[in-house]
Order: sequence, then C-alpha cells, then structure tokens
Amino acid sequence: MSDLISQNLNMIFKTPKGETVHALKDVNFTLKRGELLTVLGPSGCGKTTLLNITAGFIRPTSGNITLNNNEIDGPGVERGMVFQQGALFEWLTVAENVNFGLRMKKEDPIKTAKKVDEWLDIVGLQGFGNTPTYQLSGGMQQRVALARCLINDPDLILMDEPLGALDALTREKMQSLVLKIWKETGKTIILITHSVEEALLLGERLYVMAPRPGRIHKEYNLPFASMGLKQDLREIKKNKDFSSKREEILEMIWNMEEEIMGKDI
Ligand SMILES: Nc1ncnc2c1ncn2[C@@H]1O[C@H](COP(=O)(O)OP(=O)(O)OP(=O)(O)O)[C@@H](O)[C@H]1O
Repeated sequence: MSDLISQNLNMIFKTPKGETVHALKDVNFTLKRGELLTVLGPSGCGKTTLLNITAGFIRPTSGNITLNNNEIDGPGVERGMVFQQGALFEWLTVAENVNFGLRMKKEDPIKTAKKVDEWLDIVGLQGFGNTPTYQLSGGMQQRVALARCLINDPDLILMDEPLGALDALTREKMQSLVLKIWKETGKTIILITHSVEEALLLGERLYVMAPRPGRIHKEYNLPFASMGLKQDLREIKKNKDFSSKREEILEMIWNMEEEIMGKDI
C-alpha cells in the first residue's frame, strides 16, 4: 500500500511567552498513491505545520502519519520538497543543482548526466545545464527546483507555495507544468497555496483548513485538474462550476479571517 495516512494528528506549540497554540487538531486523512491534494486556508491555519510533519522536519504532539505503512519520524528520500524560493544552491550550475541528490548517493555519473538531461527536458530547461543558477529568472529557478526534487524519484512530493513568488503569467505556465508532471510521473503530490484559483485548478482533492485550532474545515473532490491536462487553464477558469466554487471558498476564507480579526475588515 502506498497511501499517506494521517491519524488523529495534533500539534501543540508553546510560544516563548508560555502560551499554547493548537496548530493542528485531530487531522485525519488518507491520500492514495497518485492523488494531487491542494491545501488552502487563512494564515495560521496549520498548512505549513502539516507539511513539516509530513516531511519529517517536526514530530506531532500526538497522532501519527504513515507513508507506505511506515511511520514518518524524520526526513526521508521517499519524500521530496519544493519550497517557494531560496532553496537552490545559487553558486552551482543548473545541472549541479539537479544532480545534487544523486551525487550524494554516489550514483554512476554517466547515468546521472542522462537523467539530468531528461529532467531538464521535461521541465523545459533544455540547454541550461551549465548556466549558473543565479542567472535564472524566478520561474526558471522553480523549474530547477522541480527537476531537483523529481530526479530522486520520491513517492511523495510536498510543495509549500511553490509558485507564490512568480508573476501571474509565469505562474500560469508553471501550473500547467505541475499538472504535466503529475500526469507523466503519477506521483502523489501535496501542494500548499494561498491562491484559491490555484488550489481549484491543481487539486483533484482540495482541503480548506480553518485556524484556532488548525483543522480540515471542508474537502472538495474536483474535476478541474483532470480537465487542465487537456485544456487551457484560462478556459477552465471561465467554467461556471469553477467560478461558483471560487466564490464559495473565497467567502469561506473571508468569514474565517473576519472571525480571527474579531471585527469587520
Ligand atoms: N515553532 C512554533 N512555535 C510556536 N508557534 C508556532 C510555531 N510554528 C507555527 N506556530 C503557530 O502555529 C500556527 C500554525 O502555523 P503555520 O505556519 O502552520 O500556519 P500556515 O497556515 O502555514 O500559515 P501561513 O499561511 O501564514 O504560512 C500559527 O498560529 C503559528 O503562529
């Protein structure tokens, strides 16, 4: 079984002032192999905490999370991360960034070079292998980050706002790339975003989380990611069902934020 299973996950932080923050309360879900889950919610609802526990960076206060029946108790090669930005080695070339994991594992250099070429091709960076990473645009850097993660063939890919720092047009292109990679690799993906449109477009499943305590508030099963494999994403945004879900979720998050603020905004 290659499912990711979260059972009664709770995370309680203590702040330096001695206050407790219930960042996650009784989070239960099963993600099947090959599913693409997007997670959305107002600031502080526990999205990054959930991802950090799944990555094995932090341990939950109670409950557990398993991947392929193995409890996650630390970082592991079967889980790959893609962050918003800044996680590349800027002084290395594109190829040196992408092959980093395989070099650490002392894989055969010829096979590794072939794999690097294949992945640069998939992410649209053919011919950029020798380019220093600092010379790349933000969108190109995120393509490198995707290739660097995928070349290690993880079972689960965790993405924390991977497209959040990009301009609108580049972001749209990268959304199509994420869908293409999902289709071509069949990987299980969890993607956190602050964008309602992005969560709807990319998630075949979508969790809207609520804060205080952080929890799964509502789950959607959506057709748009599958549609996006065949159709222009802009066309999908014109879909009536898409618009009504967008409005519904925007209002849901707006209401949560009003509640947090304790007043009209
Ligand atoms: N190490 C920590 N110590 C104390 N409190 C923490 C810690 N990490 C997170 N928190 C708190 O836990 C709650 C959830 O934080 P988290 O970063 O997971 O939310 P988020 O939904 O990812 O927010 P954002 O969208 O702003 O990134 C917040 O109230 C946050 O302040």
